[in-house]
Amino acid sequence: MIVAANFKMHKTRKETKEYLKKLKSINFEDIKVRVFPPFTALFEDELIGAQNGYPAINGAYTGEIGLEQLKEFNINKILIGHSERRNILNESQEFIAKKFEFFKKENFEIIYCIGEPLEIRKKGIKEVIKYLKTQLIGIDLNYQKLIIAYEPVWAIGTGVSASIEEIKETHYEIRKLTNRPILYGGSVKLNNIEEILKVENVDGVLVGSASLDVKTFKQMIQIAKEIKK
Ligand SMILES: O=C(CO)COP(=O)(O)O
Repeated sequence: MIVAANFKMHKTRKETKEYLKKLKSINFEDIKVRVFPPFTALFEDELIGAQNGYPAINGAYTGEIGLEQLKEFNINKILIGHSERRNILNESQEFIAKKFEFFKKENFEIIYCIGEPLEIRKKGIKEVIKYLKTQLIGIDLNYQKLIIAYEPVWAIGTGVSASIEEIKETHYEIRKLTNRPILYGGSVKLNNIEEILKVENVDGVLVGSASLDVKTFKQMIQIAKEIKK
């Protein structure tokens, strides 16, 4: 089981260090915990991964960071394809697949995000899967360090997570495509994490806003520990 925190554009370096210190006061047992802070808060730690990276070692890519910068902190985990990068930063599937290929070659653990907008969800599961498949073009679904994160766009940051039935049917369909772990993300909170983690084919969660409070995130890990899968 995997419990991952995506800080997005929250927290400073100092705050992230304090967070990690507090987080590590509990025993994770067999839960894989991951923390994705902003670039400026990266440092060497087995829990820490990058929210993004440019698919090059270094070069003339203003505003980006590449492999050289990530390696300085021994970062070997990365988020790719998050809907905020697809939609706000206009990342194309072609570019996302290029990033995937680059970081796969570098043997990174890749949390690869997919998720449909509300108008697609309204059309039903068949259309959802058709849409999700377009977000998997160019992605090696057998990559041994791949973790899929299913994050419906309409559930991210809205406080309204997908229903248990929606999570169940979608993860079931994604499972037909890959045997890699599948996380759910989108308004995962203390009051719904337990029922979400108990859903078949849910191998963990990717938590945004609720992960910002370390006490809450630690409680989420405790809940995950108690669920034997
Ligand atoms: O986008 C997310 C994690 O990557 C989910 O964010 P929220 O948990 O804030 O909805």
